[in-house]
Amino acid sequence: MTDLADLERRAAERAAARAGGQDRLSGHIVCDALVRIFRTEGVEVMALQGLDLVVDRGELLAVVGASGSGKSTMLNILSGLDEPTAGLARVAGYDLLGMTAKRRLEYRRRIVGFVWQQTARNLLPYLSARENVELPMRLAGARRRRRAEELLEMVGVAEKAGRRPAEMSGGEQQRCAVAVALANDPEVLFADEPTGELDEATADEVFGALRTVNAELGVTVVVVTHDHNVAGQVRRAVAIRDGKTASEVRRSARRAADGTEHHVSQEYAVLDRAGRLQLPAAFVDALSLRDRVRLNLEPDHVEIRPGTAGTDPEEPA
Ligand SMILES: Nc1ncnc2c1ncn2[C@@H]1O[C@H](COP(=O)(O)OP(=O)(O)OP(=O)(O)O)[C@@H](O)[C@H]1O
Repeated sequence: MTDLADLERRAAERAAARAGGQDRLSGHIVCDALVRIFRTEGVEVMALQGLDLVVDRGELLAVVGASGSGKSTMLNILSGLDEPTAGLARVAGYDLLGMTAKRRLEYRRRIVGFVWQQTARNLLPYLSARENVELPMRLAGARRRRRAEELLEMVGVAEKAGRRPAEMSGGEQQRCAVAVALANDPEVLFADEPTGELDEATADEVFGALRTVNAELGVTVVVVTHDHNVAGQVRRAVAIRDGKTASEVRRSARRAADGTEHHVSQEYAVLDRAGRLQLPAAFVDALSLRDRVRLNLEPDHVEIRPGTAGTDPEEPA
């Protein structure tokens, strides 16, 4: 039987969770109410407007957003290149706000790896694929040849180990870049539009490589892209709009009665700590929702109706 003290304890726990309890902030990558304001020539641009994101250790997550939505700003902060104006950004226990230069260097060398869209930023043109993978390890003073070959094998370009970037296809270069990014065994891999310059089939191969390293090495992978199709390649894709996480799509495998497995996608809106959520643009357009809407609390859902003048009981006739 539940007694009063038990009920009170549960209510207090729920209140703590609503206020942003610790569980909400536990994750391998945590952004909480992240804000980044750029000031240029007296004009302020709010590139991140209170972005919330939690990524579990070992997850493979896609972050999807149109141009200007704030993807690069978020990635620059998470990779330790830029600092947020306000909010919390924490990766693998490193608080990215106010890090010392020494700790920032350690973070960038040991904790995170990067794959950028432009292959020239990932690979040195005068080194072979193997030498490119060995380079970060050499800088860290680690044993290298064997690991370089293992990594190239894992991403499916072992037979190209002796070739220079110019002697490889765009997809092979990007898979090699994944191996380079993993050379120093980082906990987290960030990829910024890694398939942006590739055709669909080649992009799938690069994505396959990211999935393999995620599954085999357990590295947490965050892929940032404007390509909505990648949502079909991952179990969880988060959409950014106007510098905030707006919605997310989760895919799960279901087994039908005849034993065949199929994937089901479910779209969720992201509810922030203040209880705000962003309606998908298609929903807003479908019902011509504007300015304000009427809300109704039902036992198991919330209704949103157009707040049309005249039908709104609060509205003077
Ligand atoms: N250094 C900067 N100074 C001023 N404004 C900036 C700066 N960097 C980004 N912005 C602005 O912040 C907003 C978000 O930019 P951001 O580059 O993060 O978007 P994005 O989603 O990565 O776009 P894209 O896919 O085109 O790279 C934009 O309005 C952009 O103009």
